[in-house]
Amino acid sequence: MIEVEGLTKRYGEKVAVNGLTFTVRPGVVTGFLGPNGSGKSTTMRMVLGLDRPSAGAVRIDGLPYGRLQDPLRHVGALLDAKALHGGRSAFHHLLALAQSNGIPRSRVDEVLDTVGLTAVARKKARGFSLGMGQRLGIAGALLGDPRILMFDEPVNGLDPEGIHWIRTLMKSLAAQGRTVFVSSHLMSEMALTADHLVVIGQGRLLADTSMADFIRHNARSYVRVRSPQREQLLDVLRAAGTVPVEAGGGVLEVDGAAAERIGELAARHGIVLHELSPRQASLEEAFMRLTAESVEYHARAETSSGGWGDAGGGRGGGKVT
Ligand SMILES: Nc1ncnc2c1ncn2[C@@H]1O[C@H](COP(=O)(O)OP(=O)(O)OP(=O)(O)O)[C@@H](O)[C@H]1O
Repeated sequence: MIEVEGLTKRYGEKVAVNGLTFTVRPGVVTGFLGPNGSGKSTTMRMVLGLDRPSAGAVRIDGLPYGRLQDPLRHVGALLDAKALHGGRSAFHHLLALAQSNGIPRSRVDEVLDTVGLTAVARKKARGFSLGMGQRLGIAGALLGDPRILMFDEPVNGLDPEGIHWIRTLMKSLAAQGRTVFVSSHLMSEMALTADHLVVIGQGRLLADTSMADFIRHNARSYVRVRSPQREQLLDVLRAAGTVPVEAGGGVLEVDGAAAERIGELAARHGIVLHELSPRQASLEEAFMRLTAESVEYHARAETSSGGWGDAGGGRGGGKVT
């Protein structure tokens, strides 16, 4: 479990992380989302003790990172796949990590096998493709067989096969009861991988909720309907208490009723339908809506009060959680 409490990081005037409090629990994949520059990497660096918080604290299984014995056995992380010694082979890179953390040499071969790099284990890392570098970074994270794993943008630049592999790996690590915390810009990918979401904007918590609740609260689901008897259909839908919206091209978008009910209403009134299709809200829409709202709100707050104020994060958090 990762517990983040009142975490704040200032770089001079810039507040990169602003009073974040959340818990990342074991057994599920938790996605960490936020627009560019919202403080995700800074937060992850503080979890790993690479940056010192200006205020607040992080505990990993109850302890600050600095008090963990053999930290790689507790938490493994991929923060920057390029952060390795290019002149070393994959094997020697991992061996050096293992030796400095009291991890047996046999584990190096195991993780190389897990990430599919056995055949190139003796090749120098500087010749690796982006995907091979990501796999090597993940091998390093898995080396100590830790209960907690953190990945910052693990699928960046990967091909579809690599993306699929990482998705499956994360799900299986969570299914083994581990804590998996992963940031990504790829919403469609996150929608397939994460069960829970922590969303931040401008360093503040905007949402800490299940994937399903996040989408339900922040995006619109509706039914697309087309009919040659449009006016008649509009009357029937309005009389039934639904809210049809004209979307152009003869299409109505109907909130407040399932496709089945709309179809039954149309049949009862002898109305012909040419289209009846439910549209599910996507994570991307929900994310854009939540983060756009927070930016808009912050812009207004700044104009009126000259500062960000406390209400920005609270408003977003209250909407969702
Ligand atoms: N060492 C630093 N010195 C000054 N400012 C910094 C430093 N590190 C980060 N920042 C600033 O803090 C903010 C948060 O950056 P961070 O990299 O954590 O965001 P992020 O959410 O990971 O962004 P991205 O999605 O683009 O990677 C940004 O405005 C960034 O410019």
